[in-house]
Amino acid sequence: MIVKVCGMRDADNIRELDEKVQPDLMGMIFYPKSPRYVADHSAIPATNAAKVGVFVNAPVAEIVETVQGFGLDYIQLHGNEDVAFVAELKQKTTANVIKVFRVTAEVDWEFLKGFEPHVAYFLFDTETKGYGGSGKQFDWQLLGAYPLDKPFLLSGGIDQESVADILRLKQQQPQLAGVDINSKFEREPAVKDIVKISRFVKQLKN
Ligand SMILES: O=C(O)c1ccccc1N[C@@H]1O[C@H](COP(=O)(O)O)[C@@H](O)[C@H]1O
Repeated sequence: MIVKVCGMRDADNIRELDEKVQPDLMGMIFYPKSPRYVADHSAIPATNAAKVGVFVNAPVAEIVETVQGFGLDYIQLHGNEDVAFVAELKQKTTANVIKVFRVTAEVDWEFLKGFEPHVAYFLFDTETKGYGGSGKQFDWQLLGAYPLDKPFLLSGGIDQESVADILRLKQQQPQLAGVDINSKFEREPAVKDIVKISRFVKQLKN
């Protein structure tokens, strides 16, 4: 199971997470309205994890510049970006794309098909007023009906108590490739509780 820890910013916290948890993916938020916004790219140290930049309806040129300046491995599109936008981005950068959808009972899985050729993963989050980082879960049972081949990451309010439900969902839905954890593991915005994350990851992987 892939583990992505999102909303990282503090250099010491990033080093500690890298050393003690070794997540597969580490996410940095490049959305100015987020309390986890990374304003100073140069403050982020090197890590062993693949680096994911999270963007919300940002222009292609800004994303491409950030990918290059920052050496991002993945671009997470957490806004309302359409297929043409994702295709253009794929032409202009070598980074992999993770496209986010907020899942409700009205979800139209067919709509996602057009994105499939351009993305490495889908990521499913909760529908809220903001774009993400809400700490709220959606009804994961809706993912039982996911009909596509593209693997996806689960996100939205995942906490320490979520492990049993995640493992149950994995048995039901093999396309569940991993989880993305964020606000429920924070001491303050953009500072994660490494002990909590360590415990969660051990339970998930054992
Ligand atoms: O974390 C944020 O502030 C944020 C802001 C805008 C878009 C995405 C954001 N984070 C992503 O939101 C999900 C769910 O987070 P949470 O566990 O509910 O706090 C996660 O994928 C983050 O990458």
